[in-house]
Amino acid sequence: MEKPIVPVIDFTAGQSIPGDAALLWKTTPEQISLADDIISALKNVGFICLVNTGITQDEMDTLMNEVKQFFGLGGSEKCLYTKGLMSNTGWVDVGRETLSTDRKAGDYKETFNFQPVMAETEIPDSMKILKEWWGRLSTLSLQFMKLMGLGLRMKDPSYIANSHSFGSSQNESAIRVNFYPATVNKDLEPGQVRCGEHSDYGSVTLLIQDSPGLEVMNRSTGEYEAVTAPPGGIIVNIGDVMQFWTSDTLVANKHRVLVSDDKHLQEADRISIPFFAIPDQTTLIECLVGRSKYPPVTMHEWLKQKIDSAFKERV
Ligand SMILES: O=C(O)CCC(=O)C(=O)O
Ligand SMILES: [Fe+2]
Repeated sequence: MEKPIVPVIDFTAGQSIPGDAALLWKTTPEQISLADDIISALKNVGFICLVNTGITQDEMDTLMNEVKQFFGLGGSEKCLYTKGLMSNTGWVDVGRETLSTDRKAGDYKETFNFQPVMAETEIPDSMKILKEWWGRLSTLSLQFMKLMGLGLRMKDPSYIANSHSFGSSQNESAIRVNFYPATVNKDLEPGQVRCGEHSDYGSVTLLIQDSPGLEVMNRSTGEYEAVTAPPGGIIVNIGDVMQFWTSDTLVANKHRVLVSDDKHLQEADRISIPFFAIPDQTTLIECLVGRSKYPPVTMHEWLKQKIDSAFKERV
């Protein structure tokens, strides 16, 4: 196994980051130093791994075991939860989404996208656990975003966090469950991979995964390298919006999941659960740090562009 290139960061001090109003005057030296470590690690790889977030490996295992059950249901049952034409929630079957713009074949994965605005009837039983996880993951992402604001020395270090009204109908943040079926003895199309090369669309992504497979592009070599997390670790990466906001001070690195060469991994299903923090639809994304490099775009326009491209035959 290649040496992981993703720095591991102890998040203990981040768990007690003060509320907005007190963010500048009540922040401890440990929190400032954590904020600086986060920014310098993100500048290098764009991916980091947090440990001591308050979320344990046991809790993540319970979550993954629970949500996995949905994908074992028959197609006719899963169909009841199919993603609607105009919505970003629900079930998407193998091959429907193509995250890489350079690949013809759709990703060899099923997904279920959860948002707290979903009606009870739209959430299968084994996905109901996501309602509890919404609070935990959105809180962690807000703590992380406040630290980024501090580490970037923003005039208003709460600005990034405050651009996310989690749970409102104006906000498309989501928990996604990716289910990658075992690939052994399956008829994959030429060039088909589990998850094609892409950067995430929003501000910050928190990622829980049950096994190796994720690879991130090393920007200095252009090569993809394996990303692994120690037990209890949550991988965090930044998305396009952070890159636009910071005019490339932070870059949204491309990542992917290929079909493994390892027989054991080919025989196993794989689960990953990203929490995508996405600013409110009306937010105008324009340069906040450094000199403007990208034309301003609303979150709504950016997201639509990316989703239209990933779902060429829209579901
Ligand atoms: O499965 C993984 O490890 C990564 C998934 C991913 O990058 C995504 O869903 O955006
Ligand atoms: Fe991703």
